[in-house]
Amino acid sequence: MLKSELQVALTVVSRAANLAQSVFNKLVTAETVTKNDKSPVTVADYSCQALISLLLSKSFPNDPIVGEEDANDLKQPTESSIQLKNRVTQLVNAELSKPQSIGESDNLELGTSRDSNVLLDAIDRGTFQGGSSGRMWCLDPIDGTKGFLRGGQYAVCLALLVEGKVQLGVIACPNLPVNPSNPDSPKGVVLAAVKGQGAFQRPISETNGTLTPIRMNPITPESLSYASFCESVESGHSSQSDAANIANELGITNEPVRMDSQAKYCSISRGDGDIYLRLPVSADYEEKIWDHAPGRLIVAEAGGKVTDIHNNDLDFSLGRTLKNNKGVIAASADIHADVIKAVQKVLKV
Ligand SMILES: Nc1ncnc2c1ncn2[C@@H]1O[C@H](COP(=O)(O)O)[C@@H](OP(=O)(O)O)[C@H]1O
Ligand SMILES: [Mg+2]
Repeated sequence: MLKSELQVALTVVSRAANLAQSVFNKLVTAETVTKNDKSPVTVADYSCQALISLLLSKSFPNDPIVGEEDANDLKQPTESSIQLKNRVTQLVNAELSKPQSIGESDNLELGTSRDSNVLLDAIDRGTFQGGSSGRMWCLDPIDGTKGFLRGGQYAVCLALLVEGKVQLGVIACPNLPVNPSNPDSPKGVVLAAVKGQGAFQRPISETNGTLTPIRMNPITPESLSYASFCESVESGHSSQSDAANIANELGITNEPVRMDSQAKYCSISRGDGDIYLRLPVSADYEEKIWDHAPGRLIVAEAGGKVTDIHNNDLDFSLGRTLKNNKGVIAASADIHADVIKAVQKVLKV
């Protein structure tokens, strides 16, 4: 089930991750940053959304996309908007013209920068409003934009939703080591899960490599105090003080592991950590579905449970946001109830 969707999702996400890394290498670390360049993460964001949209439409022309970006900033009659559009067009064209198998390229070029409606349309395909009916893809081209800019964790995230439920999730993390217990191991993994069929990973570089099954750590309520948890680097995205109090309540003494993006879901899925806490900072913030859809499925398929702070399932069927949920609590299924108890005691909910 969903075999071709999985294959396509793995390919497009891996290619977008390579494109994002090359943008990082060219624009963030190199001297080529000029005052006319838009923020490198903006370039990477639009390029990855356009690339994924174009490649998805080749295989699944009728599926809508709920994507983080729209093309409005590229349609302005300003010099900087035109430069940005040209830059994104060049990058996507360069990626599309790379041969994928011997002698074969995608045959999908955008054309020249003067004729770039194809680019704008591809990006704007991500403006679908979501909902509870039919198939749709959910896309965060660069999740963890702050992490991207600081050379830390970021992720290219894609999920397939059917009738408002996540059926397939793929996340590429270019800066996550392939083997976390070996600091010298190469970086760059892609994780994937299909509902009912488990969670897997492989190095981004192994385009046709085997997917290795992953599982969460076998932690129990008795060993919970040895757990480690991860949270956002950005204290504006998740309350770090509440997390410290929850850890205290659970007897956890390990320092929190802070990282950007859905790399947190990926890390706990393969046992690098045990718990992911995302604790509301403001009462009115609605989490975006693209920040959670693939991560939630990968954790669930690796033996975990993901709910909000009220212990409700995340509801992806309500549009572009998780408007019925507050925060996210992800942990191994065996300890999730204990974690929720501590969360609710500390947050008084
Ligand atoms: N006030 C807030 N509370 C929670 N999440 C927020 C937020 N403001 C922005 N975000 C989201 O947090 C995401 C990053 O999450 P994290 O902190 O786990 O790295 C951002 O995704 P992008 O980086 O794709 O914009 C953004 O969607
Ligand atoms: Mg995001």
